[in-house]
Amino acid sequence: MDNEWLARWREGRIGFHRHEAHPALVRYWPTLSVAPGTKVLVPLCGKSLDMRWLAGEGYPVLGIELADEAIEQFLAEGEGEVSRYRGDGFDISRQGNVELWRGDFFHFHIEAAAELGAFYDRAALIALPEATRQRYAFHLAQLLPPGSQGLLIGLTRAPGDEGGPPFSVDADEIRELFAANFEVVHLEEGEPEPGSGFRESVWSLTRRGPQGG
Ligand SMILES: C[S@@+](CC[C@H](N)C(=O)[O-])C[C@H]1O[C@@H](n2cnc3c(N)ncnc32)[C@H](O)[C@@H]1O
Repeated sequence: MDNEWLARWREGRIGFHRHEAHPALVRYWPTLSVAPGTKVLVPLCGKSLDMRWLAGEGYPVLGIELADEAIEQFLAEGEGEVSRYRGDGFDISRQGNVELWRGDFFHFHIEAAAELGAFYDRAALIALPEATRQRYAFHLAQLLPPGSQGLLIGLTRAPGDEGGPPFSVDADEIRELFAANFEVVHLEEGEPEPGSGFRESVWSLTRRGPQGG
């Protein structure tokens, strides 16, 4: 799977990339109560412009991405000086209020996550095959302190369409994956996209406290 993503970036097969901030991020992020200045984890971030939107709204961003191409393109398409350093086994690049960690999300550990207080997932969970999705949900929970909020944009494919990525992850699966560690609220169900039949759903997740409260 990893090599498939690297090949996609190398060959420019990045149909998932959007040329503006996702409308659900713009609509729903302000309805969460994430204090400005809170650092937002963006797992499997690609070169998403959603990171610039978040940074522009006053939220420092920590993106994690496997593909060097994604990171270099994000930096080249942005403005401002880039600083590069190494930390916790990752190559890290910073431009303005966005820091990009190049490597495997599953190798990003809690010690490196000290300052995180929120997250944003668009096309991260649904990029992963079923067998990996529970691991993703637990790993995300481990990285976030109780009370952390996040927005997740899910996707289902047309009935009977078993392809992917993006994989079809329905509402029941989202609740099952996250309910142990997050309060899960379904915010919106989109309309099926003409042609593909892809249908997005929008969720807010709040990391529960150690007692499940
Ligand atoms: C469908 S894309 C979505 C990118 C971005 N979230 C967006 O909305 O444009 C999934 C991204 O996850 C990256 N990726 C896949 N597995 C990863 C992993 N284990 N760790 C870090 N990045 C990963 C891929 O290289 C790809 O850029």
